Amino acid sequence: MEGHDVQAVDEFRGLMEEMLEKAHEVKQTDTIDPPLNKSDLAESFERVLSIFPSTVSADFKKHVIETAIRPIFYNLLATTSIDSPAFVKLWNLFDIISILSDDEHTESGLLFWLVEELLDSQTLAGCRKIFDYLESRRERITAKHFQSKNLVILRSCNELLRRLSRAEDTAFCGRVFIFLFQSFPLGDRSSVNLRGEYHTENITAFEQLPPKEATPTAMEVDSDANLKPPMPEVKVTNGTGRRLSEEPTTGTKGVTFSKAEKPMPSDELYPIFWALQQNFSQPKRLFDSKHPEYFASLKSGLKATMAVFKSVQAENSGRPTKIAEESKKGTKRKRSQGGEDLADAYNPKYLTSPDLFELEISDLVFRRNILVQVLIILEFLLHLSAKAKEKLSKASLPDNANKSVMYADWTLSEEDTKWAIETKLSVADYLKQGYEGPFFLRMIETVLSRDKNWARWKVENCPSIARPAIAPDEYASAKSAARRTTSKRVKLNSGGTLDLKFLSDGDGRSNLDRLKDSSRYSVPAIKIYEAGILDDDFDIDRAEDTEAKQPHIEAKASKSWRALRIATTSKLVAFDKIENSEKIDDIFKDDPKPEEPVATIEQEPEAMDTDTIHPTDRRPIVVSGPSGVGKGTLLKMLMDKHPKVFGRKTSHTTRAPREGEIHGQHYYFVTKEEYDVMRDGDQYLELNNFNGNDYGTSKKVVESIIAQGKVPVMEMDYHGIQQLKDQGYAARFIFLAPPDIPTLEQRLQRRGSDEAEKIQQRLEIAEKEIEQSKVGGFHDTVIVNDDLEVSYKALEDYVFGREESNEAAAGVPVAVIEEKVEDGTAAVMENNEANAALVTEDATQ
Ligand SMILES: Nc1ncnc2c1ncn2[C@@H]1O[C@H](COP(=O)(O)OP(=O)(O)OP(=O)(O)O)[C@@H](O)[C@H]1O
Repeated sequence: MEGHDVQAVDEFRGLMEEMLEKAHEVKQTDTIDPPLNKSDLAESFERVLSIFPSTVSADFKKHVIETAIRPIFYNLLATTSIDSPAFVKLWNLFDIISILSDDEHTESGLLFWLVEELLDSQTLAGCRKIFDYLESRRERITAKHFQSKNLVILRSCNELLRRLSRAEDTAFCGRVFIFLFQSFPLGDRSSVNLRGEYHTENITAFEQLPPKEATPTAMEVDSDANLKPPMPEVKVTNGTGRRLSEEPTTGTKGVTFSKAEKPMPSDELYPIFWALQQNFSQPKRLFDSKHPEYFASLKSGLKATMAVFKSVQAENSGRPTKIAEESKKGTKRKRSQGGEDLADAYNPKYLTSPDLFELEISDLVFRRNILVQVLIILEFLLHLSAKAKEKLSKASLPDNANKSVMYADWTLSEEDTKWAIETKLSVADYLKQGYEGPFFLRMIETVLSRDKNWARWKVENCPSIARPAIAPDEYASAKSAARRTTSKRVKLNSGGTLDLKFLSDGDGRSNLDRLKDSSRYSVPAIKIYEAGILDDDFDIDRAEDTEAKQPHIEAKASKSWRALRIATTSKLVAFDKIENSEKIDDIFKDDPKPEEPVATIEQEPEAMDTDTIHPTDRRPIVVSGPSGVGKGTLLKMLMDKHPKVFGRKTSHTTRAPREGEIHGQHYYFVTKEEYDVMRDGDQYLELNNFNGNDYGTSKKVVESIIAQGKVPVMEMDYHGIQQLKDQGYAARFIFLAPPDIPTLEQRLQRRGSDEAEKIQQRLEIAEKEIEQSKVGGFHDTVIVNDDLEVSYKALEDYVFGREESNEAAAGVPVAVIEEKVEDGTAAVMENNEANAALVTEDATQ
């Protein structure tokens, strides 16, 4: 048997090598996509069975296959870097294993065991690539035999999460979580803390401050110190168990206070404030009847904290400063004694140095973080109030209800319930203030209310949330009921036929004409929402009760949302000024440019300096066209003539700079890692990969051009445009077409930047792009770049919105424009005409 064992392993290994060779021929790229399919290697997969006689057991077969595959995997890992194109062989190997496992020829977990080892062997940059693979194949690799794979998936993802810094690799962490959420069923219990255990090991250590000597001068300087309220007695320990001062210290250092409140100096608040964290991480101790001082310290600590927070808010109600809440450490792996994995959870750590304390509490983001913790603990306490308990006891809970999260022994007293409600209201009120406060509060409230549902689900012992499939007769009856409802609405003529009169109703225009009405597809002017919002405000004020107000509030919210969306393309600067979602007036104000008054083309051109002319349509200009058609040349002319009006975007790339290329001018040259971090952070408007190099248009780059009051101008290919269109990005799309392919070839030859072979490749792509440009509606306009001056004029006229007025003024019919094309001069054409012209040209080639 052993002899046969070895022989089968060798035979299978030979087959695998062959399959990998074939896979290389089938998939000619070195990228993760496209995946290999079973049909690509159908013949080889059939041979798998012939290696094993029918007498061998399934386990033996799986064992042999795994033994054959592992050395191939290790060999690839040892000899190929993940960054090298040859690494595609490993992706192919994974694809093959996944097919084998679906067909039950191998252990179903094998692929993920190998993925786990691969993740362990790579740096984070490599792990990102592996994740690219996992994301691209997620559906396929998790579709079958999920039960035998889920643990290893969970383990490898958790292991990876442990290696990632939540602060620096936030987006990558997000990708890992999303992968888990998408792979595991919604009701999966694997990550549920069913026993309701608290993470008591997460201790926030802080320093014991030496009591400060109060000098007479200091007392004079800080008159507020005399006003401070008597300190509650606080007995708290830091992480090391050291006892902190019970006496309030006097100090001259303090955050700036408003006169209305009497907040504590920061030195005094420091120990009280950080001691609150113990209550947050160990809420059980709040119900310790032997230590009532714990609850008292929570109350007094929150009171003192809120007083200081309020005074800081009054001083500093601007935008949040920087996020200072998260340290980069704290991912160390610990195991609790019982071997539970609870301690493996990531513990975000606050920086608790006294030197940072004032800075921290003057940071809105920090204050909000703390208050979210406060809200969580208050919600927890309130769910133990007598009223909440009564409600729960009336609810129909299953017999196997999870008692450990019901905390039957604890009930919040009436007095404490009242305190918790009041404090919650005061915290909510506080959160509502400041930068985007109402939005922030709403978000937190939404999360907390979801959390209540989650807690309830745990109380019910996590019942399955999968709903049974709808039975065929139920479906059929619902369908027929739906039909009945629909038919009720349709007006029938006396003869029983459908009344089609509505098709001829209207203003006499043909229906096709009405569909072409520009209002159906063009973005409305932002100003039209201003009056509507004013009307809604008026109606909201006039409405007598909340019910009457509601429709107007909704109407206003809808208009505000639309107006804000339009404003994102042209008035981004005004967003900074909006403090309150109810008041978005700033986006309706005209762009203030006192030093450089904006003129529009409607004014007499001669009377103006050309640089002060701004197009009325401020949407970004996206120019595409075959390589060598003259995009660069024409855009340079446009930029040279109107440097203050247009801003040309610079792309990011992982390509190495060529001679003479300047960082920031020709491209932003970034490393693959930097590029990936931006990509994970959704910072690209569009991205692409050519010849193994990544390219992307940074959203920030485009936004900063808009923020300077300029119209962004971007060169992009078909894929980039498609991505913009998929996002509904508002831009003007111009296609530059060559007069014909031979002319394009001449230009490429004359430019002299490419070898003959490259030029041929470019021409092949050009033909496809020209073909693509004929898709109606894809480009807003097509300019045939024949005579450079004429083309430039056509481009300028289009971007400044002059072409319609000029044509209208000259009364130039479409036919004449087409004639111009035949003349060999340039023309601007709306889509359909352009297509017609290009088709004619193609036909003559
Ligand atoms: N209308 C024109 N008539 C004659 N030559 C032109 C015209 N427009 C551009 N050219 C020339 O064609 C060549 C290619 O132009 P350019 O480099 O601007 O093309 P491009 O579309 O930007 O190409 P790529 O996408 O490869 O960067 C240049 O040498 C340029 O001087």
